[in-house]
Amino acid sequence: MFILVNLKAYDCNPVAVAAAAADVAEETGARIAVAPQAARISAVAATGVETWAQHVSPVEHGSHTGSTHAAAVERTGAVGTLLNHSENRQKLADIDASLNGAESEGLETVVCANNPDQIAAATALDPDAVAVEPPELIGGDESVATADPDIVTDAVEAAGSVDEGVDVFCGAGIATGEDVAAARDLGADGVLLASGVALADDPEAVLRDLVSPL
Ligand SMILES: O=C(CO)COP(=O)(O)O
Repeated sequence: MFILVNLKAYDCNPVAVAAAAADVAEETGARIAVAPQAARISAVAATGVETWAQHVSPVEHGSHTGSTHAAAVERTGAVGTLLNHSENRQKLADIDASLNGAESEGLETVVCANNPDQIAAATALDPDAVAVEPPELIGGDESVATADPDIVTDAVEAAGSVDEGVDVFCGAGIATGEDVAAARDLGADGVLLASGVALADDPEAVLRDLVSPL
């Protein structure tokens, strides 16, 4: 199971979370990555943790002020990127262009989607993984794996019907090892989570609990 921690724009210390994640990953052998805001990628990568971007723009090099080019995030230390997060939705053509840009820089890719139909469409674009995150459960107290287990199994089936080689993650409300185990039991290859770690008083303790069933 891949544990991908999206720090969004939370007012947390990304370097402290990253250092804790690096320690827990090294001690346990679990795969944990941290996705800070673009401006903090290099500081997070310096901790040694696997570092991801939250987004890359669907642009070529050129006159695109305010963009985040895939090459820039790769050169500052990211090895992968989220795309089409529920809080940063893209048009289909833009997801495709962002994916192409990310892949040409050697970044691993996870395309997020709201529901199994969108998961099937995202899978057809051939990312490394897709992630189902029901928007109404994001930031809540109950994990998608217990609040809406069918959406996870349906997403696994939808992706598999398009391409068995694309991994399926789930996210929303995941905060404990029990939630990670439940997601795994529903067929997920990884989890995407945010508030459970970013807003925790002790992110390291949460990370240790998250990987405890693995
Ligand atoms: O959006 C998410 C991860 O990308 C999920 O957020 P929460 O873990 O805060 O529900």
